[in-house]
Amino acid sequence: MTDTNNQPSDRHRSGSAAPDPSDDAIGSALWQLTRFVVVWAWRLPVVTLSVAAVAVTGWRCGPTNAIIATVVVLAVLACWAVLDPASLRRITLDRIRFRYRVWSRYRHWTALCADCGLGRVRGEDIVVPKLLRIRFDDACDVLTIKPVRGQTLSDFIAATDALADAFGADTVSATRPGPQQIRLTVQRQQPLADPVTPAATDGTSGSSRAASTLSGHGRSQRAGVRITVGERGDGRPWQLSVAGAHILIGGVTGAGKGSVLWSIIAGLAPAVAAGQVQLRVADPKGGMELALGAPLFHRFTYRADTIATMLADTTAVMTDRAERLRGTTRQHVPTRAEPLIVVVIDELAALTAYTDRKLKTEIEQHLGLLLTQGRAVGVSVVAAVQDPSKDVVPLRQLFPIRIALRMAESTQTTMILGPGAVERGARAHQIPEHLPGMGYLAIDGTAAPTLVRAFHYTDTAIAHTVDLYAPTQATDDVGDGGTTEQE
Ligand SMILES: Nc1ncnc2c1ncn2[C@@H]1O[C@H](COP(=O)(O)OP(=O)(O)OP(=O)(O)O)[C@@H](O)[C@H]1O
Repeated sequence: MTDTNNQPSDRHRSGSAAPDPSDDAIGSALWQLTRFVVVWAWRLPVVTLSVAAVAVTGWRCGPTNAIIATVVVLAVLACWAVLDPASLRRITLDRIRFRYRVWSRYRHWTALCADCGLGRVRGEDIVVPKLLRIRFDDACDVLTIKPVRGQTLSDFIAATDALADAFGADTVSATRPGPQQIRLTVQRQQPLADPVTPAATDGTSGSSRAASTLSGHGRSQRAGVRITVGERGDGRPWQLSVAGAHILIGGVTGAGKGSVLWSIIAGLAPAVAAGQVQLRVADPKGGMELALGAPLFHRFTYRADTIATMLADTTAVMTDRAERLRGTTRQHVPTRAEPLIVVVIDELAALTAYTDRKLKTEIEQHLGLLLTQGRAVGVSVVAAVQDPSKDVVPLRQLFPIRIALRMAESTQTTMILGPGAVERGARAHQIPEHLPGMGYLAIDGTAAPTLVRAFHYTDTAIAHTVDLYAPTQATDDVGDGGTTEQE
């Protein structure tokens, strides 16, 4: 982070006071010029010292020696540029570029804050927050500012839309990193604007990355531990831990829930092939979204009655494991004999909306048990939901990992991510329609939601993953033989 020494004034006159008659225009201009030269001489010591060396030589030893000094200085700079161009650029061009950005983007800071409702009138003056530091990242500017006395984070959150317009930015979000400090993140370019293909993050696909994770030392302990499912807003791979967690994905129709589900399934596929993970998949919307992966799944079902049976069977396995593990270990370790069971449900709300009351109650009971007791014994639930209505909200707290893709309104973003997430910049309801698969990730115990985009899995990529990793025979050695539902 870099200090802004010539920060704009945080105070200016609000009235139409006449200029001071004693102002001397020429004196003022000279003062400004001197100040400018001194400040820049201080900021660019290499240039200052070079010019000073030539000038002093010329003054003391005559013009011929000044020319020789110029040649020597240029030769030294040329050698420096060849031997260590980065350091020379850092203390010359980068500093000029930084100052230019500060000047071009924030020279009207005082007026801009006043216009966006962040000024406070003190007598004849308007006092505005003080710009302390600016950091320029690839896609955003991060401003650390000192609020005016009496201003709170809420004042800045209320002004973020106006600030975004005034800065010509996509979005502005406000947080409070400490006392008397507000941090504004000015998003200038939409990060993750291009779809992320499974091979884009590090040259390997999510699947092959997971495979390499699993193939190394401590293989069984790490089954399904960290899979790569896309990219984060800061350019790093988006990794998820499925073991010991439940994952909830929310998003309106077309938001890309399918791509998150497929990224998770494909990430786990190598562990499925190795027999360390078992996928039990319910697709209550008629099997349209997930049927392509059926050969990878231990169980695949899309009718209400068979979904209820699958959940009941899984609850039985879970209870049996809990009986055996009680007092032995606090966290289940996946093995071939006792794999991590991942229950995948596309459209959670469909399960709680069944009209057959008996079936609905049965499904809700089993789901509740899996969500409350499954994590410690190697049963994880990954569920997608279009509309996080009242039925789903109580379940939210049972999912430690929550992903809000494009939502219909801010209340829905809050329903998925939890209170305070929108204020901390997770505006899932403002994600544009043309960016499916993009969303905000909230993990219990972490401070702020993270911007993410899931891999875009085409039908061809899914078919390829299935070809590569589908087990050749049903994994029916666990007592509840694998099935794919037939109509
Ligand atoms: N991560 C992604 N990157 C790029 N395009 C994507 C991504 N995810 C999905 N898409 C595209 O967006 C469209 C909608 O995606 P998808 O069907 O996954 O949405 P959904 O939320 O599951 O919708 P529904 O609830 O109707 O099933 C598809 O055309 C898909 O190709």
